Amino acid sequence: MKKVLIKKLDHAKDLPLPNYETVAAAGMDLRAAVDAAVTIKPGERKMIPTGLQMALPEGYEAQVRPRSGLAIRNGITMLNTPGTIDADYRGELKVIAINLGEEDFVVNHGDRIAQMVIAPVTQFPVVEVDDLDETDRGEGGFGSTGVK
Ligand SMILES: O=c1ccn([C@H]2C[C@H](O)[C@@H](COP(=O)(O)OP(=O)(O)OP(=O)(O)O)O2)c(=O)[nH]1
Ligand SMILES: [Mg+2]
Repeated sequence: MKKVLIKKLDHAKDLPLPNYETVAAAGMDLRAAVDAAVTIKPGERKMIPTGLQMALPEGYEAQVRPRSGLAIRNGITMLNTPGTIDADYRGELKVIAINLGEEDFVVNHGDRIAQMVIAPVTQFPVVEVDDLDETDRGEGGFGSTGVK
């Protein structure tokens, strides 16, 4: 069985490992590992450490996504959502949070700030060509098929 290996850094030793909150959850919640409370002002972005290092099985990525409750209640999302965690990344997993709400948002140690979904990755060889095949869509995009 494939496994996600997670190492806790010193500042996350007191926190539980990420885990699926319900039996069929797609994501596992990520907790903030901060020495002191962090305030994110409206419009501000901050890198929030998780205190975790991780080794994903080869052929997989982790996507760092917002939590809907924080989004609707506080306007908190991830600036780069979905953040991409490469299977070969061994640095500390971090969350780039941005406050799109109207109030200061305080992140405390242990708060579940984001969620991580593990997904398969497909890599393809890239081949340069002079011509591409023709399709019905052609170069139409960005609303070319209308709205209704
Ligand atoms: O929300 C995120 C996004 C990325 N990362 C880490 C893991 C990922 O494998 C690495 C690189 O991310 P990405 O490829 O998105 O950033 P980059 O700006 O392209 O940096 P690099 O040149 O290191 O690839 O940073 C995080 O910890 N959190
Ligand atoms: Mg990159």
